Amino acid sequence: MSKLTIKRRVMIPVRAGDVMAEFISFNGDDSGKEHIGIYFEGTTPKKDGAVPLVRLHSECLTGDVFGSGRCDCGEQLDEAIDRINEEGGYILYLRQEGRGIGLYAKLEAYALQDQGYDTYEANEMLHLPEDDRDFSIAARMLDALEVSKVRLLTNNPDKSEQLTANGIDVVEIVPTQVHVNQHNRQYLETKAKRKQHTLKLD
Ligand SMILES: Nc1nc2c(ncn2[C@@H]2O[C@H](COP(=O)(O)OP(=O)(O)OP(=O)(O)O)[C@@H](O)[C@H]2O)c(=O)[nH]1
Ligand SMILES: [Zn+2]
Repeated sequence: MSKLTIKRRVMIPVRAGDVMAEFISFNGDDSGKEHIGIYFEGTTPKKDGAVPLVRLHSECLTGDVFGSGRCDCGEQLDEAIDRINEEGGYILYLRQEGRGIGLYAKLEAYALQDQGYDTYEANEMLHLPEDDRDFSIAARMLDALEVSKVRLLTNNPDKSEQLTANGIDVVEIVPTQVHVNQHNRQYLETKAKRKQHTLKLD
């Protein structure tokens, strides 16, 4: 697989201008997906050789943009911006909507969940993989950014396993908070039960 290179870095003030973020595009990914790196310098002093805090965040239009209560994505993205802006590091915003099946298929899966199927069964009912994400692209993005060691902000063991398998040194797994509500409780319980996400729900 070809190496990615950085195409463009551009500063964008986000959160109504309170946070400066550098959005980074890449050359060399022939999937046609426009994955984005977002760099935060950090507002607190860093020790020499500090390993950046990194989040791989899979796209969720319903959660990230509209604050859907059916999942925890929007709150996790907000948490990631807060923490990474403070400590310094990267969000890799991966265009793998619906765990890779796409937005329309995710809506079909939601309709099936409304009939009682869980989040993974619903994908299977649609003859789609439970989770179709490939995090090797994130390893290639990190290579292009010359980041070989990360502290990974996640509760999903698959992300660290795939990064490690693709040559990235995950020196620490930093759990995200648990953002539970009445609509997403079952979704979170299912992730913990079936995919070993490190979520402690009361
Ligand atoms: N197919 C499907 N996708 C969903 C559903 N709910 C959320 N998603 C998608 O799941 C993905 C969640 O990705 P991430 O935020 O990276 O999180 P994660 O794999 O749960 O791992 P963490 O790092 O612990 O947050 C997004 O792409 C969402 O669109 C669902 O019910 N069905
Ligand atoms: Zn979501």
